[in-house]
Amino acid sequence: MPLTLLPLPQAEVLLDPAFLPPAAAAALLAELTATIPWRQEPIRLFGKEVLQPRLTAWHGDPDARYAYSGLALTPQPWTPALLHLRAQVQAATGSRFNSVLLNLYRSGQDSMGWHADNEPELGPAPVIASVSLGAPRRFRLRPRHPPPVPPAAVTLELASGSLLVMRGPTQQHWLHAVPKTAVPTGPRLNLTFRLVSGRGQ
Ligand SMILES: O=C(O)CCC(=O)C(=O)O
Ligand SMILES: [Fe+2]
Repeated sequence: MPLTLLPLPQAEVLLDPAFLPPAAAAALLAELTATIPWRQEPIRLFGKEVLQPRLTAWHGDPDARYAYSGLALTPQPWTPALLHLRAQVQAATGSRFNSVLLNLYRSGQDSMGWHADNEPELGPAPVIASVSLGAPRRFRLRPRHPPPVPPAAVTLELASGSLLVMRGPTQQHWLHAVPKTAVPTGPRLNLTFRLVSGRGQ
């Protein structure tokens, strides 16, 4: 299926709900869940150290260093499975990526709070390509600047094998989140491909 542009103001968000066939998505979920060196990273929240409510990993080119919520992340090397997926994502988007952030939401209690992917290393109008595997979860988008201009918030259901692309002015004007859900939910793995430039590059 092709990527389709969603009708959001001041944003370029595209979705292909069936980028990977279900069997390929299930096989990739099993492989990555078993082979990626998952970590639960501490973050500073209102001056306190807490653990992130999900597992993460960061893979990419050696010079694709990245500061995220106060963490300096040096990437792990690419694996064959990640390189294969990157090639598919680059072909579908026409964009180049040198790293990927992986998030494993172990259950509906794991989540990601409201944020924009607007770190300086990503540049002013980053292209973020996000592949989802496993249990479908709600992905919410809302305008960053109050007063909220309608639509106040948009909810997408990101299915296994879907590809979501955020580019252009999206990170300047919108925030996104993956909220917790009380509905019993299996694991979901999300990969966001990014092009980061190290300091001084
Ligand atoms: O899990 C998702 O769909 C979103 C992940 C995300 O926003 C991020 O890694 O910055
Ligand atoms: Fe994000």
